[in-house]
Amino acid sequence: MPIATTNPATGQLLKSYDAMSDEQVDAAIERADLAFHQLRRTTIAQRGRWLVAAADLLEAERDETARLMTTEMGKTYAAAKAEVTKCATACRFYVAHAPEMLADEPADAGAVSAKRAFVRYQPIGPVLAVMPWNFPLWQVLRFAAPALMAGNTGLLKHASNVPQTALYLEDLFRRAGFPEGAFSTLLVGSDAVEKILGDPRVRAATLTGSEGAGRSIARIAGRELKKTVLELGGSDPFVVMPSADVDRAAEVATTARCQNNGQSCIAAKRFIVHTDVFDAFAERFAANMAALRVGDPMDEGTDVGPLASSGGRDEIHAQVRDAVEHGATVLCGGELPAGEGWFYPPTVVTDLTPRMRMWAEEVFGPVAGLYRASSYDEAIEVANGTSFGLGANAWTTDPAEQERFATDLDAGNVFINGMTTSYPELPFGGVKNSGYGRELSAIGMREFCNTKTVWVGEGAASAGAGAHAE
Ligand SMILES: O=CCCCC(=O)O
Repeated sequence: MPIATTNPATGQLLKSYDAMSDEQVDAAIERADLAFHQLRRTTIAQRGRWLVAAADLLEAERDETARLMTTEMGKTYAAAKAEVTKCATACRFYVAHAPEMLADEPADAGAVSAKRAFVRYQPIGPVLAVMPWNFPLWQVLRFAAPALMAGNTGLLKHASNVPQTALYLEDLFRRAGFPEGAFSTLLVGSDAVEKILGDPRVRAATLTGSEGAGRSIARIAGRELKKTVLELGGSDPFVVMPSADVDRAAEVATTARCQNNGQSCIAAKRFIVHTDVFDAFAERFAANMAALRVGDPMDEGTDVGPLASSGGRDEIHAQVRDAVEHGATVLCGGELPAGEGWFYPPTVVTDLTPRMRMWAEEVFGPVAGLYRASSYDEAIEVANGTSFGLGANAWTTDPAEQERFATDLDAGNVFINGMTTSYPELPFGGVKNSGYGRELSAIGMREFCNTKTVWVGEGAASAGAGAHAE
């Protein structure tokens, strides 16, 4: 895939780049390694000042950065501006909370026959971040902010269709004051990843992307004995039970499915509705979906912009056609629009069966699958009947049922009477083929730390839990 910016709203190629040479990549890894030895010796307070500067820059440059993202991958300008703001918020969150997240944790010294015992969190070195195009700023920031605060350095291999956003990120951290090499963008194709991850100076990898990409990174990292965090696809269920507020559920369902033009791993994709409220929900949901305005993503009135690539659009249309050919019913959408740009109408498909691709595959666009369930048990069976386990939503006002959903839904994130959303305060990640490890919160920050046990016996006068530079 060429490293290039192509505007999805027009299909026009705007800018392309040559891939970096092996020598350039090697020099970037060397700079990341040198910067790591420098960064780990700076104080948390110093790193916090640099990250605050990055947040300030993000806020000051919000509109032009948002325009860049919209031009590169087609998300609406409004969504892109919100993404920039969320990134700045996450930076500030880690500045405020890193001191407590990275503080030494005293343990029960007596229980382990020590004078003192504690846990110290230390950075592990340069981390390779392989990132996707759908939230081109946020997916990177949510790795970079905690990683840099902990004293790690970052090497970004971004998706090939967002090179300008990738270069902006490198520039952002440099201008914020982080040492040269603390965060570098590698303009390379995915064929370069194996060599980079095999380099002994690169200590770990984080990937947000497809299941296939996750398997590939995990294979290489396994061979190299390197830590990975993998955030892969999802086919999130959105269950609606009889006690739910059906109007509100149908409204949030529409947002949950069509956020980011339907291209989010945590978008709700399978809507599993109890028979008692199925018809009412289906009618409102299809009406809401059909009413969304599809068009120029720069226009403030647009709800749904184009898909990021023509291939992505072909794929979801093929999934819809396959369902129809096998007997599914389309309640709205489902037709390829004429004209330039990779637009696709919000679509609702029902009467799905396991023979259809949509039953088992992730649908990465504004296409909803609608399923009927006659009981709680059947709803859980359909909800969990997927190889994915990223997010899951359930709508019910019955407290006992809420408890059951929280336990029974097989997912990394369960949202009751809401849609799955990532917050810096909460861990984020999946189970099953949606990956492993967590991003965000203290748990995400510590994924790339050495959780070091320190045991101090009698005779050591000064060591002990207290302040440390990292
Ligand atoms: O594709 C993954 C989407 C994650 C979006 C988020 O963190 O809000």
